[in-house]
Amino acid sequence: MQDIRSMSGTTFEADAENVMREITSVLDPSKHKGQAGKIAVIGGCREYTGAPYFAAISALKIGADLSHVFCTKDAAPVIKSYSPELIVHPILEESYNISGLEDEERRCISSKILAEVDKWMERFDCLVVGPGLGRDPYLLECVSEIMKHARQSNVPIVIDGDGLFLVTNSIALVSGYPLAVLTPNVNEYKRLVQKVLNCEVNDRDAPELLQSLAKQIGGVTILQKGKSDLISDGEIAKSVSIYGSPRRCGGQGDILSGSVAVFLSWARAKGKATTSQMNPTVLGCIAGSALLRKAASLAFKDKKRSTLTTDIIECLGRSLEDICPAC
Ligand SMILES: NC(=O)C1=CN([C@@H]2O[C@H](COP(=O)(O)OP(=O)(O)OC[C@H]3O[C@@H](n4cnc5c(N)ncnc54)[C@H](OP(=O)(O)O)[C@@H]3O)[C@@H](O)[C@H]2O)[C@@H](O)CC1
Ligand SMILES: Nc1ncnc2c1ncn2[C@@H]1O[C@H](COP(=O)(O)OP(=O)(O)OP(=O)(O)O)[C@@H](O)[C@H]1O
Ligand SMILES: [Mg+2]
Repeated sequence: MQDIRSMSGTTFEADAENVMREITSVLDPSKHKGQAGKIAVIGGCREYTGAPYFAAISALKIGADLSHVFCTKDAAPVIKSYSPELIVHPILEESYNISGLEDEERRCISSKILAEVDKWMERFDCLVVGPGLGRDPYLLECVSEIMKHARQSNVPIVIDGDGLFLVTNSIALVSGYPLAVLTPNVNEYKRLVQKVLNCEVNDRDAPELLQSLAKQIGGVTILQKGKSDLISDGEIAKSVSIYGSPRRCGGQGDILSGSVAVFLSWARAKGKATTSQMNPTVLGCIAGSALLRKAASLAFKDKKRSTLTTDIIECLGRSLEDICPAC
């Protein structure tokens, strides 16, 4: 792959540490609970309980005040048992649980689910949609409605994992929404490019392709995960290549989605106070990517081959502290 730092001025390595310093929320005794961030993860089903937990707990470990999880009824007790810190709402339903019900009853259940999320919606600084969500059609239909409501309320949405499966098949959900951030891995990116640009991924022109994709979806921000993370909102493209870890254990993308949610909330709260004047969604992606990579590197130094996602989560605080000391 061409070295993107040598490209014609359109893409270059982000000054990630400065971005983190610029946007990280200051610890100030005059602030009240919630001002450092209220994040909600929409995910967690019968198969996957780890992914929403990783995203939600990472948000807290970085410095958010409150982290909610909206998941299916069977996933909730499991996720609650991982941590008393998370606020877990057992509200989502999968088809197997409502089989045999009439269409009218199904519609009634969807409306109740939506009303439950709506009670909280305006309080959230960011939603993370998709970690461990699964692909049940009934559940995804409800989540589409939740996303439409988030959009009406101008709540930023980070979309990962199965949320990307949903969005790839219903691109209108995010199209033209500047507060949407997509965080695809290699596979998820390939599917998006095929669907939206009707072509195959070509490593040689990676930043240009990413920029076209973000533009084509109406200025959403995309963080393309890989050996280097590439970030574009359709206007600019940045890379984060800080060395992370050679371990590719599952769940690191989930940490990233929670981290991006927190940093983008902080970047939005700073508003025009950031000197870089960059889109807050791009700043959030740069900081989230850099922090995950630093934490992965720190965890690997200690745990080597046995490094797991939970070890990386334990290193998030120290990694941020090295760059932005708390006091
Ligand atoms: N503990 C938990 O609860 C976790 C739950 N998770 C949740 O799982 C759900 C599905 O997410 P996903 O990432 O497994 O689905 P998808 O992208 O279709 O990949 C499937 C297959 O694609 C391949 N593949 C992957 N990367 C590749 C690469 N770089 N280059 C080449 N191939 C690559 C690889 O195929 P294989 O090598 O096995 O043939 C892989 O098995 C989603 O909800 C997510 O949040 C995860 O977050 C993990 C922790
Ligand atoms: N080859 C690589 N070298 C270094 N870092 C990588 C590599 N691939 C991915 N990463 C980093 O790991 C993080 C997670 O990316 P990954 O592609 O594993 O996401 P994912 O497949 O969605 O993970 P998850 O298992 O949580 O679903 C990203 O920040 C990415 O930069
Ligand atoms: Mg993933």
